[in-house]
Amino acid sequence: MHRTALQRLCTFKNVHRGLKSDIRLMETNISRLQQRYVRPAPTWDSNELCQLLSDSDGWDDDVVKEEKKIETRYGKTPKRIREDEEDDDVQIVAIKTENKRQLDQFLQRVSSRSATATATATTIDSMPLRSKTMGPVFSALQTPVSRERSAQPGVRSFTTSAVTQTRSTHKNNLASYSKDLQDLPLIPPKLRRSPSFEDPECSSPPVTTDDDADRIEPQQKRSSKRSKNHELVFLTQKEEREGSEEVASRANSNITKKLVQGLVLSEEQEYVIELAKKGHNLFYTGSAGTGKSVLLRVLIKTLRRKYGNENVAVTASTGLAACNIGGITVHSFAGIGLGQGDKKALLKKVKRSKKHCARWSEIHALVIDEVSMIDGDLLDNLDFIAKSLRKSWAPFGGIQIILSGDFFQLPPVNKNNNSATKFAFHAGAWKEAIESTIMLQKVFRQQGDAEFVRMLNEMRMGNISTETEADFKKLSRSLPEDDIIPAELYSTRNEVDRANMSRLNSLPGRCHTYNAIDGGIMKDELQKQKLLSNFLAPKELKLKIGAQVMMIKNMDETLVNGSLGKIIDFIDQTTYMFYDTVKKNPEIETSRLESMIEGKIPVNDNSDEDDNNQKVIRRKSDKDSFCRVGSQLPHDKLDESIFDFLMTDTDNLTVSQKRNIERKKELLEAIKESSGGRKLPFVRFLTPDGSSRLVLVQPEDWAVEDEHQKPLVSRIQLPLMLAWALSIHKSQGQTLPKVKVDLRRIFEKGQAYVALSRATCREGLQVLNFNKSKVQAHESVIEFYRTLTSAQEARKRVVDSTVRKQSGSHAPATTTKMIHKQHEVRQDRITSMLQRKNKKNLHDLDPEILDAVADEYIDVDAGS
Ligand SMILES: Nc1ncnc2c1ncn2[C@@H]1O[C@H](COP(=O)(O)OP(=O)(O)OP(=O)(O)O)[C@@H](O)[C@H]1O
Repeated sequence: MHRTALQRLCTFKNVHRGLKSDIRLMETNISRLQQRYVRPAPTWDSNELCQLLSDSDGWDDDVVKEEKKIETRYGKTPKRIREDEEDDDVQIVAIKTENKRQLDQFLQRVSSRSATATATATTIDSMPLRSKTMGPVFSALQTPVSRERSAQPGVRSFTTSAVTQTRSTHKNNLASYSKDLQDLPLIPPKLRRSPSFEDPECSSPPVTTDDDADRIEPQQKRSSKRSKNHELVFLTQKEEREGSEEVASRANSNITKKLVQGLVLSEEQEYVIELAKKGHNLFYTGSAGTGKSVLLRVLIKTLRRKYGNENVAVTASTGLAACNIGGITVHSFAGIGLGQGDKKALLKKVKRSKKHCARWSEIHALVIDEVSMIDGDLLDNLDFIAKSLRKSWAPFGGIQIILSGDFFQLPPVNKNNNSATKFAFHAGAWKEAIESTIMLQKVFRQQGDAEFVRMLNEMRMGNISTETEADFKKLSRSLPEDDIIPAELYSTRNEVDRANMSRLNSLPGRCHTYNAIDGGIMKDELQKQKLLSNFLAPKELKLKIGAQVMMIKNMDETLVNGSLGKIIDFIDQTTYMFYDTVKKNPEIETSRLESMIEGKIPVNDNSDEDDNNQKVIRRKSDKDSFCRVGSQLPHDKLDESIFDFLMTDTDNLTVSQKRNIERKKELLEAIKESSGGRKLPFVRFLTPDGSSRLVLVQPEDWAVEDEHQKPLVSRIQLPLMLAWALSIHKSQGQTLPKVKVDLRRIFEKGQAYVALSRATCREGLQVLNFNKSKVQAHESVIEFYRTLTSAQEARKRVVDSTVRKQSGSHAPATTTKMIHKQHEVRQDRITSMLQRKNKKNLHDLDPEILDAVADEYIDVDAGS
């Protein structure tokens, strides 16, 4: 019903002239409907509305009356608005009708009004079907593809039947949608321009990651400033012809290139997006640095536009990998704790949590990154849980599954050392669910060092030549010393701890020691200590100002297991709350703060506010004892950077404003000095979107529970660990421009490859203790990869199967024999082509590479 209302509203908006009702109500309602049905919600500037109303439809006598109405409402006439903004770069959206004369008239009006105006025309056939049904205004907003009028000789046809139709029925519509709208919650209107609206089904909007236009290449920056020019979008309505030449050329045009962090997605990366958009369950892979995670971030955005943010579960096998893509661990999403127990026990566990049951029932897509570390049994268990909770026997209960990772990298942690590793691709659920598998082939991370890519590829397959071994050994030299301190990677926790402690000791300043409080009902002390030693949180944690740390627990969306940060101070909770009060209200009067210090006004802990930082502060009472351990240490001055929020625009401050800031700093110092609570680390964390966030880190608890959820062992400690040196396991997924790797204690297949492939080039890599015999790959992984296809091949397969389906042929898929025959024919063609081109004979090459080469040369041939 609401969708119909929206449709009516939008078409209705084009023909407002007959409507003498409340424009503001219309804005509000459109905004509400848009927010409900389309993400991100496009919002309208009231000026734009006026432009739309006055320019697009009203250039007959009614305009005068209409302008009067607008004047009453907004305090100025559309004419005045136009004058004000003559040179003020406003995007104008005009939606017109089948009447060619009117359209030309409109164009003339616009060009006579501003010399800088650009007239652009967009045809409805460049829009998704859904937008067409929603009406031209919506379509205009949803269609980023536009062409300059001059580039389009003669605007096509103008058959906006919706407009014509609505002219006669708008009164009924008004009554009807007003009624529909009564069901919606009231949202205040947002009169803000949002020109970059993208429709989930629209095939052509440029896709960018969260890291906004600043990081987009200059060319794209220019185009993203479209709204800064006078731009007129005319719409003509025409049936969309799927597969039409124009649609195809648009799909191939540069406009459609997906841009991400200044990167253009490669064709193979785009193909994965294409498949995901079509709803395929897919697995894509590729060697380290082929852009799997970058692609995943774009893919997640695409899926979110399609299904809605909350309907896409973004997960990874480890916390750090999850942090990399702004997600959570798969265990945490699923609600299965440590994932121990059989599938029925796990299902029972999930059922105890309403939150997790709701998640499982509601999501449309589940993304799992670094799938190589997911155990095959776990994947089967997830499948079972999904099917049970969603009461559907479709794979994963009908959830779209997207898996990404490289099985040549780290395998699942083997709980039972004697059993063979069960990879995710061994799982029954994998075979049942995964429809498409794509292998990305272009390496981006080390693209400036082709020789290094070759060396890494040998390493990946566990098959290192003598020359490559010698080349790796040459990398044992020290790295040049400059501002960038190299990250250190080790195989074992002990090595990591030692390296971190040596860094900590070299820092000046006092060391703060935090001893964990351990508990639990387990009687066997030896067993208890063994379990406790598996906790990531250490028994004793030593920290200093300036120490690099990593969060080891998921706190909220932006502070997750794996978030990196730097300690900027140690303060107690009262000081923190005082700081937080000033930060939230920098204008607060100093007299009020003085009263707080004197105890006349309680320090506001903002407990009602929905602030993640405060959530971190409000911890259970059993952690209070941890914080009560009084600190008798002498007082250090607060770090200047804590006051950053007060220092904006200091040049323009008056003397009294500067004095006010100084006073606030003094008061904060005073409260820090006088309060006796335990000092906790105040950390500046990096968030996934690249910004930073200050957090007072509070103690957390960890426990291993028995079947009645009683803690067998438990630990309370700060959820932090030092992070100058990392374990290779934690480094998976990272790109490190300067890295020192010690391979002395390598114990896992794929481990050495992961470590070395973090580097971007050999200049930034130091390798200690390289030992060829320790570089190995799993046989089953090698086998599995033999069956995979490139994006090119996968695309051909999809096309073939579509053709088969369309032709109604029930013939079985091409047999192995036929494939071999095809390869032979192809090989011969390539050989003769290559001979003509004086190239090397490729008879010995892998069929997959042959295919790629064949395509390339056949294209070249066809072109020539
Ligand atoms: N289309 C692209 N164009 C240019 N650079 C890219 C592109 N895709 C990825 N990159 C760059 O390549 C590097 C590696 O990307 P990413 O971390 O996504 O690779 P990965 O396949 O996930 O690696 P790993 O398997 O090691 O985790 C990054 O620095 C990234 O910015």
